[in-house]
Amino acid sequence: MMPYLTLYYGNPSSMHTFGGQVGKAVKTAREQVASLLGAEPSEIIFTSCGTEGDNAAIRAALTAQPNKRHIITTEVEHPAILNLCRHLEKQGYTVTYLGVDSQGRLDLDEVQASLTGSTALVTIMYANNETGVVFPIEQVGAMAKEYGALFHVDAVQAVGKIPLDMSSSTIDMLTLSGHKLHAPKGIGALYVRKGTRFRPFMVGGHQERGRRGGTENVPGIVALGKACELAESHLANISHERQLRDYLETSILTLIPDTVVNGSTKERLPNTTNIGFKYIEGEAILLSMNQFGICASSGSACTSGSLEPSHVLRAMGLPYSVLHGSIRFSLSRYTTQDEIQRVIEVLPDTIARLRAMSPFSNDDATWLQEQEKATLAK
Ligand SMILES: Cc1ncc(COP(=O)(O)O)c(C=O)c1O
Ligand code: FES
Repeated sequence: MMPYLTLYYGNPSSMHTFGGQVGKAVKTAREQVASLLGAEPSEIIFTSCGTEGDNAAIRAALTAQPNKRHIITTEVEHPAILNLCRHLEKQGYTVTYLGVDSQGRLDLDEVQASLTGSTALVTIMYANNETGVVFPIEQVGAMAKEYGALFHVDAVQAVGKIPLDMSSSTIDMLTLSGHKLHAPKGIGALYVRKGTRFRPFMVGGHQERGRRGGTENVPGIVALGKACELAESHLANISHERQLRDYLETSILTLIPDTVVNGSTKERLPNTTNIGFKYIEGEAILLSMNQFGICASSGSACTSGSLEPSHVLRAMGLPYSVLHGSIRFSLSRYTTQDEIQRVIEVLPDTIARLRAMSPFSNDDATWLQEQEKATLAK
């Protein structure tokens, strides 16, 4: 992307060669994104982030079908979807929020039972950003099709980690975000299947064939294209992340008592693990690990800092002690064995130290039980 921040600052919409060469770079990037998704370049719209893609897809689906006022989603979506759905409820839409089981999995019978002739849209995530649990996307899509509903998938966490092929999929629209696959923050893309009725969310100029107004973020787009190309070539070696993740997970479970993996370990992204350390606060673990230069997260970046337990783990009905003491490790193709080894070295002592300070060491504590009841009642 560097030359497009310095030398080639032309506008891809300009008639002159200086802008035209930039237009060519945008075209190449569109091809690279399409290739990773098994889509056609004309089906890719560049956006400013995943949140914009989600908003654009949902709004477009509703505008295209004004007589249908029902939306189906899940309780464990990213705030980009959940908060928009809550907002739409205030505007008269009916939203079904599908629950998940204790492993974070969807119940397909519940999906089927929620669909009606007035369902405009089913919008569910490909993989959960906190647990990595992967939903049975194609089965849900097939059900949505039976009822004539549009199917949008927030695949921000899945793109580049699981192979995707839109040419043989039931997905009508799919969101991705650059910073989850090593492109910069502030760039994303929305896949819109050819023939899907689409009204722009960003109304303005003719850019993106009239589907998203606004002068393009050319360096971001070029970077996203390259990141998709690299991600596509890395997919064959994704076992790198899986092996390191499994090693990290097994080591933690073996070396540290009272630990659990949150979410199904079968249907899961290869790079994510969410682990509950009972009887301590996740934030305390994060701050302690930060002192060793280890970066992990509790909840999602958008809600962490609020000290509210994760809405995802809550939807899974996990006990209070796990809800509060859960953290998530996300690995990438750049993660090394040495880095994982370092985590395994420092974590047991860190957890032991925090537990020594904690007033609880088992689930029998009266206060803990009261908290658990209060949480369940919410
Ligand atoms: C599943 C999911 N959807 C949407 C987003 C939002 O993407 P962005 O931050 O690019 O708006 C994220 C970001 O973390 C995410 O994990
Ligand atoms: S949840 Fe990932 S940045 Fe908000």
